[in-house]
Amino acid sequence: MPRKLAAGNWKMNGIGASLVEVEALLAAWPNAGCDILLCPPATLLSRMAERVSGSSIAVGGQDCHVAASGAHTGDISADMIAEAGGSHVILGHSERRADHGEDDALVAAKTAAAWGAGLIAVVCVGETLDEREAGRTIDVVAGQLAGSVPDGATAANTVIAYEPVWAIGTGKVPTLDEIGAVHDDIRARLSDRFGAEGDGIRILYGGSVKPSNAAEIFAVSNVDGALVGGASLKADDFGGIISALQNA
Ligand SMILES: O=C(CO)COP(=O)(O)O
Repeated sequence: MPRKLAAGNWKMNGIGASLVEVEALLAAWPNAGCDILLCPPATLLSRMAERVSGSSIAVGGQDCHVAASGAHTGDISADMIAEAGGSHVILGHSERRADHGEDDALVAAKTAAAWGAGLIAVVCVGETLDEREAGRTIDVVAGQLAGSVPDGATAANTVIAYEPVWAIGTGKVPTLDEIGAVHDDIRARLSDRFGAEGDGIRILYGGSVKPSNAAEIFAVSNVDGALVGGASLKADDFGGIISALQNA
């Protein structure tokens, strides 16, 4: 059974003053019974990494370029995230896929770049509302999984996040059966492709996770934690989710 992971994606939120939330998390969870990851905007990465240094809270980026360096205005590389103190990077988030036209092949290349820099890739997959209503959820997610995760994924270098696009920031959440069906399918495909390593790759659920719904979501089979957006910005809310996870 892999150790559970509570991951926070701050998206384009947070300034220096927001680090007070990290202080509060450190104070509340010096020894949480699950892994904790915070992915702030790049501007906060090194400052946050300094704050959590020596604690059990890990820090990660929200995206990386495929190249290690070069003429790519506005981008940052996996090596830069690692040098700033990050250990993880979120890749293929639906907001990157939608806003920046990222496709599976690019996400796979970024995943390989992340591994090359020694980072753990948190690879996101998830269907749109149209795709769900057309009964295509499993096909879409399976296609993204196959295309976005290169050969060589292990329990140590990869985390999968299932995030239905229509559940992100909307307060809407799939039923527990719907979450379970997708997570079970992802697990089967990971195990098929990567053997024992695939059994251990953590599969997070993301999309409107809150303290009030976290416990029931964490009880679903093959849910190994959460990738949390809005509710990760406040230590109290994120703490409620951490608490539910370590009791799961
Ligand atoms: O996109 C998400 C995390 O990556 C989920 O966002 P919310 O938790 O705000 O719905």
